[in-house]
Amino acid sequence: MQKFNIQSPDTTIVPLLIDKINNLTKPKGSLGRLEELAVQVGRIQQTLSPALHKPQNIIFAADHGIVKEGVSFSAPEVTAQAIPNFLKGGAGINMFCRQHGFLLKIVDCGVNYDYKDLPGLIDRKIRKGTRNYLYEAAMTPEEFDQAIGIGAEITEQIYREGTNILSFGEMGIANTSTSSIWMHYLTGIPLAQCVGAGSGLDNAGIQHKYKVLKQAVDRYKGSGEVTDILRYFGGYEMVAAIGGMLKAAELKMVIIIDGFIMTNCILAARQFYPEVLDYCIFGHCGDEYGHKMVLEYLNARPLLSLGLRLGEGTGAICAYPIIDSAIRMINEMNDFKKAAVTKYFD
Ligand SMILES: O=C(O)c1ccc[n+]([C@@H]2O[C@H](COP(=O)([O-])O)[C@@H](O)[C@H]2O)c1
Ligand SMILES: Cc1cc2nc[nH]c2cc1C
Repeated sequence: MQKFNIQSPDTTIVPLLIDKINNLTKPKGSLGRLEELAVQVGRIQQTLSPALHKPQNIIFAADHGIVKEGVSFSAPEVTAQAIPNFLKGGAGINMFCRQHGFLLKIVDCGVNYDYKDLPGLIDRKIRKGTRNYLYEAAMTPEEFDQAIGIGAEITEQIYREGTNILSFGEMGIANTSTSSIWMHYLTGIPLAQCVGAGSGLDNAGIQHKYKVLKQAVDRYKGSGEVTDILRYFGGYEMVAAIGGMLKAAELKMVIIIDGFIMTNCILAARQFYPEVLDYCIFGHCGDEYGHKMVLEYLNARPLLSLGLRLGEGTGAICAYPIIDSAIRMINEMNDFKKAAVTKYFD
């Protein structure tokens, strides 16, 4: 895997940011989490006047060989069918992107379909879906490195376009299965507590999914190293997201984390570079069974809890206006002196 140069942002500026916020015309601390967000973004950008430029969401899409074992409520072809819908602007993520002024990039990392030439689609197909990890490793070590590189490359491109805040989303039928297995290995939480309904399984379906995943885990004979687990059970779109998150932190961009799948990708990314978490804002806690637990494991405090479980980046973008408010606060509010208001609480 390629190396990333990720530094924890310098903390010298933090007391200056807090001082600036404490001098705005409001009781100390009265804008709560918004104040913490302004400090975090100011620290990342090393300025007392942070700004958000050209927000973008990247969707990495790929298929999963394990889908043949009946682990998803959804038909496997949905991954391929969702791509033209994204490109035509009719999906959930398109509506949120329009609402909040996000640009959207769609990257095919391994969809099981030949699109020939689909305008707007970024074609980085590694293979038409991963292998079935009930029987063999989902991807080779070379494919793992390739997926990391794709995520890093697209993120760097977005940075060059002038973006300094981005979210990652995904589309991949059966990718909650990979997420549950990664979560189990990386947190030590029993597999049964990591498995949930995904895109809509009932209780019997969840039981079947658990049995398949337990069998896959029991059969695994790899080294147990993080990289080996990620590639054995991995999805191309999820490994690409890890590469994207690491590159975004290297470039000191603000990362908004989406749902269950992306939370497990950041869980994996921080195994390589723990400092990546300093750049992350957790957008929401969704309805997928293990999401709350993995967030708690990371000590993450998501901004929203709306019962979402769509993925694509939707939960991250819903949180964007809150981050925007935090940035407006630190830049647009008067301080006591300028407003001629008595600073009564010192
Ligand atoms: O992001 C989430 O929290 C989330 C939770 C459940 C399902 N999804 C989406 O549903 C798909 C995976 O569900 P499944 O049942 O096929 O594993 C995938 O395309 C995800 O974008 C996403
Ligand atoms: C329709 C549909 C859209 C999605 N978007 C992300 N995951 C999805 C799963 C389904 C089934």
